[in-house]
This record gives sequence, structure tokens and C-alpha cells, in this order.
Amino acid sequence: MQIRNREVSQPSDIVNEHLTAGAEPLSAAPAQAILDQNVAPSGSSSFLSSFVSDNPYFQAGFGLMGVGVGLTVLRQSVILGTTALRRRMLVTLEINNKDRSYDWFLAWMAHNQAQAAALSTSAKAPWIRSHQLSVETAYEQRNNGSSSVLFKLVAGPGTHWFKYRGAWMQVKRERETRSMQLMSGVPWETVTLTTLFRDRNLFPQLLSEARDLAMRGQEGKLVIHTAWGIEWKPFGQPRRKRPLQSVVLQDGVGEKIEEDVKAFLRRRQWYADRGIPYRRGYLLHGPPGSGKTSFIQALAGSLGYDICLLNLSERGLADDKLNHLLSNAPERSFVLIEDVDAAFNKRVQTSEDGYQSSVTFSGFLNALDGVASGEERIIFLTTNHVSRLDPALIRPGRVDLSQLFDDASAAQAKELFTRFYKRGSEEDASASEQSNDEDIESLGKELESIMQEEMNAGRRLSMAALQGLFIRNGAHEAVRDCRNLFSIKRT
Ligand SMILES: Nc1ncnc2c1ncn2[C@@H]1O[C@H](COP(=O)(O)OP(=O)(O)OP(=O)(O)O)[C@@H](O)[C@H]1O
Repeated sequence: MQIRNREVSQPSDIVNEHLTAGAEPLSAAPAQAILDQNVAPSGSSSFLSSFVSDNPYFQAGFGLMGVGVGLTVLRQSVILGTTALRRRMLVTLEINNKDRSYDWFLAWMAHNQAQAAALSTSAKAPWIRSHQLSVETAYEQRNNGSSSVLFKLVAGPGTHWFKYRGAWMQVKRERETRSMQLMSGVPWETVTLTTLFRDRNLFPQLLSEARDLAMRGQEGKLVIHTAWGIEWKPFGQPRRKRPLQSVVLQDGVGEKIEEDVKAFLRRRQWYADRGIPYRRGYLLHGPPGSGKTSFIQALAGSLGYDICLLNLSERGLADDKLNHLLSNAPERSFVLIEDVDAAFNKRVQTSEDGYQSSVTFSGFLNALDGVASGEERIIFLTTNHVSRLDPALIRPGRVDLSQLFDDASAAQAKELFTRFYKRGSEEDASASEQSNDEDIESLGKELESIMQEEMNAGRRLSMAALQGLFIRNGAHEAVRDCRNLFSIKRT
């Protein structure tokens, strides 16, 4: 059968004609054959154009294709339209877990969620609801020095909603499971907040609130940071600050260091004007238990600074990471590197103890010099063996003030004693024996003269040992037994 120059609007017409003529129903393949038949023999353009305009199969194909294209365009337009609308009407804020505000925000959410739960029967009732929670375990130091475990329930990965100052916000917490932060091994995470565009100004307010809440939790407390790969992270809960006077030093020692740090902090502009790197290094050296670490922590607390504790012997620490850490310490913090002499002695033993740190001495010196850093940097180094330190390490510019913290002098012992046992003193609670202040004064003098005698005989006692003695005993026993400590020390 031939079909020629007939106007057919639908392919079904052809099929119908075929059927009425009693022929076999046309399948797609024979239809194609008919097309081929019509096209193949001729090469002329007029035939082609008449074929394209007149051939019903061809037109039907175009029709279908047109519908398909139309639908695709429509679908794309709807998607684009929704995205554009979303962009215009909604605003999102992304916070990733590299940023400090990440923890602040989660803590803020946890805090408000707990409050919302507590208020659930009142009019202020729940404005924050999360059904997927994660637990964060923390240790909190109590005032008496003991610590307790806290479980903080924060919003887990997933979608959460809350209302902030009348505006609904969506929170999406997402965790990247396939990759981790290279240095710390912690998975990447992001929190995305979405709200109406008109409420975008609430974001900075919300973040400030979260920051203030975090800062309030740290008020009067000392935050210790430790290195996690190439980043600093708070270690445990903020600790109660130790009063500076509770570290009893020889006359003028504490004041000298404190005044030096304060003078340095006042002279930022002076350094900038002269192009001198704004950094200061301190070396506290002396026997164990003489109060070096305690003093640094108390000083940081009294100036409102944090401590960044760096262990040079840490596994995986290398020159480049060390340099990065020292150049990127959190603002208002002292970097504390303890036992600097040990770090490089240990390195020699690499093969025996599988020691992994690859900080080189020259790398350490370069990191201390911190050529890249124009930021304020205060570094405290401590050692029990100053004589083992390389002179290059303690030259001015790296160590600007070096101070001996020695074993207890007679006067220090007396002062520590009276601080411990006088009524109303901070350490009063630890006294197992009630003596009046006059007794304490005369016992203190007795202790002082015993100390003097022992020292004249060339014997020494650390402040840490004295503190231990006072913790274990009442005032009378402490004075009576203190000679035993010297004798232990002698052997
Ligand atoms: N001068 C001091 N005044 C008050 N307490 C002190 C003093 N020295 C040491 N102590 C007490 O002894 C303990 C150990 O002190 P600390 O860790 O500060 O000594 P250190 O000199 O840093 O020791 P190390 O060299 O072993 O690190 C602390 O609990 C601290 O309270």
C-alpha cells in the first residue's frame, strides 16, 4: 500500500486506513520502512521539502518531540522559578565546624531546648523542638576541685525547626561521612540556618547571643586549649581560675613577670611603629613542684587570657604543623610549652620507643620566631633543666625574660602554711584541726625556723611537697612532721 500526499494529522489515521483496507496493522518498523521507501530513491531538494511538509509520520514525530521539549522547558522553568523565588524570599546561613560559632550555636540551641522543655506548660512554651539529638559529654570542675560529668544534648544531624524572635528558622545539621578533617580525624559538619529574607538581620543577633552565652559560661574561668592536628580546641570544661596570690613565690618574682606581661600588652603600638614582631617569650625554670605551671595558669586567669597547651613530643606533630599552631593560637591566650628540654632529648631515642614527633630543633626555633605572624604572641616555656637548653633557644627575641622558680624558701613555707591554716582562708576547709589564728602565726614561725635550719644544712623541699603535707595534716602535725620530708628528700 502506498500513502502519498495526503494530509494526515495523526499517525493513528494512517494506521486506521491500513486497518480498514484489511491489511496487517502497522507497527513502528513498517512505518519506518515506508518512510525509507519514500525518501531513498530521490535526491532532489524539492522532493525533500515537500516530503517534510507533507509527510504525516514526520509531522507526527515533530509533534511528539515538541510536546516533550515543551514539558522539559516547563519543568526547568518551574525549577528555576522556585529557586529564584527561594533565593529572593529565603536566606540561608552556613556555619561549619571549623568555625568557633559552630559550637556556640549548638550549645545555644541545647540551652534553649532545655529551657523550652522546662517551660512547656507556660505561655512561653516550646519554641524549639528537636527529635534527633546527639550527646556531648563534658567534665565540669566544681569549686572544691572535684569534677562531675555533664551530658549536653545537642541537635543531632537532621532537620530541626525553631522560632527566634517571631521568625521561624530551619536548621539542617549535616555530617560529611566520606571525608574527615585531615589532622583531627573529626568529620566535617555544617549547620545551615534558613529563614525568610526579611528576617535575615536576626542571624547576627542570634550568633551574638550564642557567643555571649558561651562567654558567660567561661566567665571567671580559665579555658585550656590543646592542639588537635593543626587546630586549637578547648580541652574539657573551663576551669575555675586560681587566684594569683595562691601561688606563693619568692619576693618580687611573681610581680616582676606580671608587670612585664602587662607592659608588653600596653606597647602594641610601640612594636608596630618599629616593625618589631609583637611577641614575648618567657622561660620559667627550676625544680619540679615549684609552681611554674600554677603561676602561668593563675596569671593567665588574672589577665583574662586562655592557655594553649602544646606538647612538642606529641605524635604526628611536625615542623609545619607546629608553625601553623603557633601562628594561629586563639586570641588572648598564652602558649605554654612544658619541659622544652625533654622534647629534643627524646627525639634521639626515636628508634627505641617508636617516638613519632618529627619536630626538629631548627623547626621549633623558626616556629618561635613566627616570621609570618604580626599578631600578639606570648609564649611560656618551662623546664627543670635550664642548663640543657641550647643557647639558641634562650636568646633574646625567643626568650625575653627567664626566671628561676626555686624550691621553698623559709618565708614561702611560712606563707603557704598560714594561707592554709588561717581561719577564713581559702584553704581553711582542708584543715583537719581547729587552731586559732595566733596559734597558726606562732606555728608558722616555728616552721619557718625549721626550714631555715634545714636549708642551712643544704637540704631542700619543694612547694608541692609542702602543699601535700598541709593537705594531709593539721597545723600541729604538719610542723611536727615536716622534718621527715626533708629526710625523705635527702635519701
Ligand atoms: N609556689 C607555690 N605556691 C603554691 N602552690 C604551689 C607552689 N608550687 C607548687 N605548688 C603546688 O604544687 C603542685 C604542683 O605545682 P606546679 O605543677 O605548678 O609545679 P611546676 O613547677 O610546674 O612543676 P613541674 O616542673 O614538675 O611541671 C600544684 O598543686 C601547686 O598548687
